[in-house]
Amino acid sequence: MRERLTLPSPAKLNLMLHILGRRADGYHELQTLFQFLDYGDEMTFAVRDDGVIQLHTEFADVPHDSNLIVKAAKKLQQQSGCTLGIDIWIDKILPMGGGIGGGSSNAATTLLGLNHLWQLGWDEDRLAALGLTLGADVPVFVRGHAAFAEGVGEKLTPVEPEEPWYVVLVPQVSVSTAEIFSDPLLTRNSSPIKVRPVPKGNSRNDCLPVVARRYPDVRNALNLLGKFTEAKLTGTGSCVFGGFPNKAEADKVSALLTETLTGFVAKGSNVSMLHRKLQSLL
Ligand SMILES: C[C@@](CO)(OP(=O)(O)O)[C@H](O)COP(=O)(O)OP(=O)(O)OC[C@H]1O[C@@H](n2ccc(N)nc2=O)[C@H](O)[C@@H]1O
Ligand SMILES: Nc1ncnc2c1ncn2[C@@H]1O[C@H](COP(=O)(O)OP(=O)(O)O)[C@@H](O)[C@H]1O
Repeated sequence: MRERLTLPSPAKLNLMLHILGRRADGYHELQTLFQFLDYGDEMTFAVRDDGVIQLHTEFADVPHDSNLIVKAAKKLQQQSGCTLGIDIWIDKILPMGGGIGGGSSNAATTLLGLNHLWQLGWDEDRLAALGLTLGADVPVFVRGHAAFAEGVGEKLTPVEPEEPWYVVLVPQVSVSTAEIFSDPLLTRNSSPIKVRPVPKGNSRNDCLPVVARRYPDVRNALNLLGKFTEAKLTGTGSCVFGGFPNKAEADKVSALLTETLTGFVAKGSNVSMLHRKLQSLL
């Protein structure tokens, strides 16, 4: 039987997110801090000889060919000229449209997994450049290290923030990133942070006022978690998170809040669990 490979596809948090302005193409210039969670989907890959790319797990709202997993596999196959195909299964636990980057992470895990199985020998720069054509958040998942991101998220500088335990609340609404970025009330004039590492006190997310105004469930989650710690929004939401010094404290708060809200506890990590697994294969 052909080789099978099972790889993690972790979530990310935006520990801060400042919007500096809007470019001529409508995209926004950002400064944001990405950190991974030791929590995510699990993907299994098996090589096929006939060149077919088949995702076997069905997604309720995403047609097969629109799935970022399939798009990533097809682009890599086309651009590398590889004649092999792939069967893919995913155990999907990350909420979609939650600002924790599940789709982008799945795309990155696909690129790195296929690069390995198809023995393409592409380096990280090339995979990250292909990833950027799939979504602004794909490159950080390809590189696998916590990063300060600029531009539309593609200029990455590795950073080493603290790695607390997080309570992540998952309001049952999907937030459209495009909708938040086109809201006239969004502020787009934050001053660029020029000092490195980013000084403390810059943990604001400029999307929060607009998201909280539009989505009462997100507002509610921020208020509830805010009783225990600084409650923040990741990306354009909907997920809300707060850090705790250890697992026991995070578990205690989570137990109280998940009586009424969906959520989970996970450790922050500056090296993605995908990269830790790939490293162990070498
Ligand atoms: C802003 C972030 C922070 O992590 O939000 P989340 O999606 O994670 O919540 C991301 O960079 C999002 O990345 P991603 O979700 O890949 O966005 P894309 O598919 O590239 O863009 C979706 C839409 O959002 C808008 N968009 C996105 C990124 C950006 N820097 N400026 C924008 O204006 C554009 O209208 C674009 O059509
Ligand atoms: N493999 C995938 N996993 C999740 N979402 C996907 C996937 N492929 C395509 N999508 C689409 O991308 C959208 C954003 O997904 P996701 O990355 O999970 O959210 P966010 O960018 O808010 O973190 C989804 O609502 C879905 O329509």
